Amino acid sequence: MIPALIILNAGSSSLKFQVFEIVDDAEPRLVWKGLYEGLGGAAHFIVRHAGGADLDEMSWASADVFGHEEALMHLVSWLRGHQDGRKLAAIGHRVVHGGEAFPGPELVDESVLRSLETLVPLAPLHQPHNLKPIQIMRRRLPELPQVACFDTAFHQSQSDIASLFALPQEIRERGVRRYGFHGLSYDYIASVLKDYDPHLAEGRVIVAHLGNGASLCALRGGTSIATTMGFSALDGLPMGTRCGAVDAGVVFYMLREMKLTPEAAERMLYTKSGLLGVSGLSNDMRVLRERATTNPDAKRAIDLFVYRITREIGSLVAALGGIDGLIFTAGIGENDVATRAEVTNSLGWLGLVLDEAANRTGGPRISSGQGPTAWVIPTNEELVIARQTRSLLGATQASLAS
Ligand SMILES: Nc1ncnc2c1ncn2[C@@H]1O[C@H](COP(=O)(O)OP(=O)(O)O)[C@@H](O)[C@H]1O
Ligand SMILES: CC(=O)OP(=O)(O)O
Ligand SMILES: [Mg+2]
Repeated sequence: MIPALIILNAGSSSLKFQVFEIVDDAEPRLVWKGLYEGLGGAAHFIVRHAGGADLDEMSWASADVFGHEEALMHLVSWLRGHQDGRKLAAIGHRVVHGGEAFPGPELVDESVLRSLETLVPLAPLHQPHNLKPIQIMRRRLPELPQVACFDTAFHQSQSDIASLFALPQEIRERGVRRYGFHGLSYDYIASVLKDYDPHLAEGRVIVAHLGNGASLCALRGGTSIATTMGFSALDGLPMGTRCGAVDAGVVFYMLREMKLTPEAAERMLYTKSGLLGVSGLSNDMRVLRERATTNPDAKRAIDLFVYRITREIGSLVAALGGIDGLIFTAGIGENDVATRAEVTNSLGWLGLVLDEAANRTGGPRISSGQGPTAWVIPTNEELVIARQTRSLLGATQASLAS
């Protein structure tokens, strides 16, 4: 039997999954990828072959009460029906926050789970949803190993100074510091830089993970030395619905003068701000680009997004002492030609020169000239989770299959 891993990336109403085969020491091999969406309402399941061809699809009426638990049980039984000589060996989960206790992937037991639950307030948009499938599977299939892989872990390499807030000791001692996120994505990008340009793997690189959540990471020799996200996934760049960095005084103003409850203020900063808040229209860059010529607020939201990215890149260039490469990745970075052009063109002072034709066709290299290079590299967080899960459980087929 070939050991197989399910990799889960759970959101509030969706469950993205990929299934990998583990054969000897080779890179985990993607077999299927799929998605449950509309969980808790009218749910929909779709699964595709690794090559992209549709394999299966199913829908449920809202009266069916099909939530995360039903989706997980459906997935396990769907896999049993499509075994083809494979045996489910473990589940690897994306868990956004690992805090100070988890500097690397962790086999989940009851005490690990309890510790991860204490981090829910630090990532309220992600952590509870990431943990839910772990809790369900521990109840339903307690023998199945489950591994938590963290967005924060990749940034453990940062110096004490880079992760410090200028706050008194009593608050720092509670673990209030910069952690950084999107580490699974940055780990993947760092692992493939050498395939694009060996010089990048050794050099000073800034990765722009621009998706619904967005951050930047400064890599030196493939290691994280600074990033724009901090204690929570709210810091740094404006995002789809999150504000990014705001003066902490704004929060006191919201609480004291606007009389918002902490919960209402949190909801406003996490779910009503960013591209959505500034445009008053959408969190989706596709919609904003379509409307930008006729709707000034859509244009303003995009202009602010690009402005903040270029300013923060300046800050990371200072942290790195220069730049050899700029990488665009995630939903906006991989697909939005205009954002890549606007950011790269505003960095001409660094010697970056946009190759417009290459940018239109997705590169991978989208710069010309002798200076720093710019690239589009699709990210693959699930592959990193599969790699980490496999290496934690033991690289051999025998130990995974046991
Ligand atoms: N073709 C596209 N053109 C421009 N923006 C896109 C395109 N496709 C996706 N996006 C942007 O990417 C976002 C989703 O990015 P993604 O990395 O998938 O986010 P997440 O993993 O956080 O859900 C969308 O909200 C949208 O703003
Ligand atoms: C950490 C984070 O912001 O994740 P996402 O981009 O998936 O929302
Ligand atoms: Mg994402």
